[in-house]
Amino acid sequence: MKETRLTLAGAALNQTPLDWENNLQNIKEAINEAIVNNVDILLLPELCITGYGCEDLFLSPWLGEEAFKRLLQIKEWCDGITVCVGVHIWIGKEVYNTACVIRNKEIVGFTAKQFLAKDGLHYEPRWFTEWPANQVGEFEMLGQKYQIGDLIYEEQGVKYAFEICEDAWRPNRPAERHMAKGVQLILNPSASHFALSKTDVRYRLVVEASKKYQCAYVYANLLGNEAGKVIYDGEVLIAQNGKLLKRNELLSFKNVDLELAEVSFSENSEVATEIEYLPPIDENREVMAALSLGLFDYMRKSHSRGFVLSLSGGADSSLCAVAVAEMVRRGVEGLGVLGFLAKTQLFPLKDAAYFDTLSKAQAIKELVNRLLTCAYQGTENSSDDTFTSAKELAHSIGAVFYSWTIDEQVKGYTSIIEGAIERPLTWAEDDVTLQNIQARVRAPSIWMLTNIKGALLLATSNRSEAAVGYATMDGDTAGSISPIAGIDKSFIRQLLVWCQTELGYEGLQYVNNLQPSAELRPAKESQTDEKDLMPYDVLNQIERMAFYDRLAPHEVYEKLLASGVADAETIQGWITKFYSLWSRNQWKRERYAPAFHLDDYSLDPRSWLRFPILSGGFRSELNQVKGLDQ
Ligand SMILES: Nc1ncnc2c1ncn2[C@@H]1O[C@H](COP(=O)(O)OP(=O)(O)OC[C@H]2O[C@@H]([n+]3cccc(C(=O)O)c3)[C@H](O)[C@@H]2O)[C@@H](O)[C@H]1O
Ligand SMILES: Nc1ncnc2c1ncn2[C@@H]1O[C@H](COP(=O)(O)OP(=O)(O)OP(=O)(O)O)[C@@H](O)[C@H]1O
Ligand SMILES: NC(=O)CC[C@H](N)C(=O)O
Repeated sequence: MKETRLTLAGAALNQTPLDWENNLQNIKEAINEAIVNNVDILLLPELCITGYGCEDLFLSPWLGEEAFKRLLQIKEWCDGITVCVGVHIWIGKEVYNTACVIRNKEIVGFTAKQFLAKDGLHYEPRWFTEWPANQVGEFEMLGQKYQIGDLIYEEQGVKYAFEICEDAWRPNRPAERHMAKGVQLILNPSASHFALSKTDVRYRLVVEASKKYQCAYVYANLLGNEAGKVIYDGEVLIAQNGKLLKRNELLSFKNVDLELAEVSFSENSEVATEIEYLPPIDENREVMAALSLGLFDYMRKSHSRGFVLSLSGGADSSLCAVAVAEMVRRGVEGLGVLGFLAKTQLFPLKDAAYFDTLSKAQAIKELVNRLLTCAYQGTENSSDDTFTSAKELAHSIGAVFYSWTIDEQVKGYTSIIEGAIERPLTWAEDDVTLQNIQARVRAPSIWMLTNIKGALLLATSNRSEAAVGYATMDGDTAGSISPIAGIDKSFIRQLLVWCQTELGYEGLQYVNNLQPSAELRPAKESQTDEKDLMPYDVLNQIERMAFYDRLAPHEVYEKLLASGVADAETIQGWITKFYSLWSRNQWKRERYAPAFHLDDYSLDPRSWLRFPILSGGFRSELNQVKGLDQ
């Protein structure tokens, strides 16, 4: 075979389920950019016409019809170019997740996904049917017949085929078979959710495949917070024969992020002897990027006018505040001040002229001021330290800051109940009740501010407290979204130190010197989370072993004991506390505000981790653990 040179491109797209206008505009923009750059083949992400996150709507036939109509519209834009578009197809009662190849305004065929994603937060078998390897079929739509299945395509003599996202994650991936059929190029349209360090896994899947199968490989992921919880990093990779040719900047604020490379295909092309791998991933940097893009897209796609936050000056609420500030900083870096204003669609035209007179730093502070309102809601149990921490942080980032006390409201409710039950409430007898009323009384006023602003209320829950229900329902769990509920407390604490030292958020110096405390008991008791629960490091280890590694309680016990973290009795106490609180508080996890998926797992029962609300609470398993040192 003589040498053929093809210009290959992948485009990440920031799509939204059912937002046809946005989705088609992004697709059109990508196609036009590719045409201008003489691209031969353009790859677009999985299910990008409808959005990947349509959930049970994929079971509604009308959605398939609408998507197909849009596909026919897109076809007409593909003048002199080959474009691969992700779309679902109904054949009889079955629904297939496909990549459609359009070549110069003609549909050539549809490749259907062979391995559906069904682990973690993916539930594809609920909607789609797997396509069997090596089979090709035909279907009719709007009077036209089309080929569908395990197809091999050709462009200027170069054979190419697909792996659709999960297809590439399985040992018997389609590429294993394609190679023997002379395929020199694999295209992978993906909807691969963001998780810490996951880009490293994807990079290996793509670059190692390009070496092993001696082919070129193009990968294009979705971009942004598509449907509320899941964030896509918009990764585009182009590799050939074990060598990376292109990789874009992840988690950008763009609508369309297109990367291209000219790739040479010939019989004797060189294969890399060694793969150059990515350096270790900076998880702090990537989690802040994911959080800020997640917040930005949530805000604009829900048409909200910013965020409101009950800012205690503690770790969780401080991280939420910094995440909004980072959203503005990264957004302005990526889009420019005017681009940021335009994309939020929140500000009148005349504001653009005003922002034009400001320096970038001033503009960022002004934008934070308009988009973030914080309130410190003290009680007689609050400390000066947390007040200072909250105030200084809010001022340093430019947020609106209010402060008031809620003692009168707490006393009001307490006396109503004391009157009704005809006895005084005391800390000795009514500890949890007296704690919870303080947390609950903070909710109505912060919701009032949220309503006034037309904003979103940020709930500050983290994964560690969700594991053990260490939060008051309808109190500090109140909120529209829980941006940090996917990450654990130890990670959050070191992240805040990193945000201070690496991103320059000096206002965090106060919180970075505080011990996590609910400040709900009288100050003389020096309440801390870890005194109430257990060391956070231990809690995180138990949680991960129990629900990520899926070990039995006695295995968790044996591992902890072997680590030498404490004596047998203490570890038994921690394990008993963890599993009991875990079981008792499933109902709370069911009621958390929508949370972003950030770590490689989460406790969200509506996506990653299902658990019964009522259960035996591991009673006999814990008895077994208690008997283990006898
Ligand atoms: N299976 C089930 N399904 C549905 N509801 C169930 C239930 N089991 C109990 N309940 C209900 O749950 C109620 C108890 O839940 P809830 O009122 O939330 O309170 P609860 O979980 O009993 O206590 C809250 C805990 O969180 C801690 N906290 C609170 C606030 C802030 C912070 C902080 O770190 O800043 C910590 C506090 O120290 C305390 O340990 C019960 O009265 C019952 O009605
Ligand atoms: N004095 C306060 N003013 C305003 N909000 C408060 C106050 N105390 C608690 N809250 C709200 O309740 C939430 C839960 O408190 P929690 O102690 O779990 O988190 P934190 O204070 O942010 O962090 P830490 O646990 O590290 O102290 C806070 O994040 C905040 O939203
Ligand atoms: N859409 C998919 O097939 C996603 C599954 C794949 N394992 C991923 O997370 O990237």
